Amino acid sequence: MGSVGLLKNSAMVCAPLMATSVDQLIDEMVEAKSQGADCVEIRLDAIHNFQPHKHLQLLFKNKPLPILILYRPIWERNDFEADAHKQLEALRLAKELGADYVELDLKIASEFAKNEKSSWSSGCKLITSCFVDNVTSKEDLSQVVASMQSTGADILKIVINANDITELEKTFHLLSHCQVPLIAYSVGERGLISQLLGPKFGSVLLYGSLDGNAVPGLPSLASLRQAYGVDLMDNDTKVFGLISKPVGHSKGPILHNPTFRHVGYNGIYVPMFVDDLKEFFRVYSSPDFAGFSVGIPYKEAVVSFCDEVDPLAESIGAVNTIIRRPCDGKLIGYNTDCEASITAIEDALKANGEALVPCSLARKMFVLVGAGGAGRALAFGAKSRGARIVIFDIDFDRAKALAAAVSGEALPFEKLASFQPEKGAILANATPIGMHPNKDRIPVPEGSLKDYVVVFDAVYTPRRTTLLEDAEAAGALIVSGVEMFLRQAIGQFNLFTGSKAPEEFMRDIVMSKF
Ligand SMILES: O=C1C[C@@](O)(C(=O)O)C[C@@H](O)[C@@H]1O
Repeated sequence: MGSVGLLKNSAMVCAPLMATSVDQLIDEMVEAKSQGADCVEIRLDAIHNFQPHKHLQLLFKNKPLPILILYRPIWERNDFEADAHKQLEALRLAKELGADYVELDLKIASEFAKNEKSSWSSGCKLITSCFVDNVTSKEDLSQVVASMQSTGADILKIVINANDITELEKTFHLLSHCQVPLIAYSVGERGLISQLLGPKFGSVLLYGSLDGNAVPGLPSLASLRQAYGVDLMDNDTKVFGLISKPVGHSKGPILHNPTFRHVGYNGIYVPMFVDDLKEFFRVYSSPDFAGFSVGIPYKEAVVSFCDEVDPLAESIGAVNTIIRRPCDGKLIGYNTDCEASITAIEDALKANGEALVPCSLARKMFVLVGAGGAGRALAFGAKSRGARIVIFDIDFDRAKALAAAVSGEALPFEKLASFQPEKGAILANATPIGMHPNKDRIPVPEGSLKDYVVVFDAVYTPRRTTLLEDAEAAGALIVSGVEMFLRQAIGQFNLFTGSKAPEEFMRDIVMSKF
């Protein structure tokens, strides 16, 4: 295992402030510091009735953290009346009065640099920035870097528009090869990992939002520090990611990252919003990307991208864990959902006093709603314990295919409303119905819940779904998807790191933070 020390990279975490008055900005600076920011970014053009001397002096006098000052250029804002001259004046003043960093757009930076940079004696650093809308090649980016460098900037900053996670690889390549201090990232949900992994590839700064200032694709300061532990990342950090769409609901990062740190494993676990699996695996093929969890809707589709598939996952036809075998780089697929879900149900029954001899699920009717990746894992698990499986799915062919594989019975989805299970039946939801943010929905008619002795929900956000609440009210023993989530993650951790997961530590996180 790689050893983890303190502060393995020198990247600063910067909080972009959103307030529009100087008083509020001062409050936000204090808050940013308490939430773990190393510096703050202040946009002068966002301050109402901006009075350069007065406001800058006030800000710098009260700063608890280094300040990065920028003034968005006129061509990006319709409601902005100042001209380029005004911007330059404000930034010049900011530099003189005590800004730690001044950011200038490439379009005006050359002019500024020509007149200013040679006589630049203050400790203020110049950041030249550029927004790149359409990156066609790595060479394109190198050219942008060259023209930014010619402005004499101390730090370069490139924000790249990315429509797909695979486009971020060019950013990582640029960061790894750039000889000058560079900040590079993409915005939006699909750009998130460029922020999170920036320090691994050498970015000198990454952004984190203050609590309450959430912006899509911008991690919060708290998550950067507490979940991701970005200070500890270095070039050797192994990247693990959850391939899913959507992906924002996952609690994987707040479970896996602290666990990596707990055992001293040099790894980071990030959400990966993937649109195109084929392109994803083609682009992220380096050993840096050491393993993946697989979520909705890709558990079945990823099977064909694995070079080898573990026999259990193969028979289920769904993979939720992939590791890149270090010796040959091959992708090996596993399924940790199956045992996780079935043991969660069995243990709940056991704790409830049911005899486990020969097996609590044996010969019981197991009603499964949803025949996708998670449903397949549940069905195979239930079959391995001798249950009799009845399957519903809106896609009847999919239900029939799974029923055939587990010697069960598929029924048309319309029959679910009037379906009468036999006494002692177990209900399992393996659809995303009820998952945050659509929390009020349940996959079966509420009236039918009284017929089940056990109700399991694979959805784990929220912890107590409406289905579970209703089932409990109807008298059933309920089993939360959180239990399955924890167990499948323990299985994944073992595969990712090659060593035994600290199960109690993981359980404590799940109990206290979910
Ligand atoms: O089903 C799940 C949940 C998950 O997709 C997540 O949301 O973190 C992660 C997967 O590994 C697991 O099989």
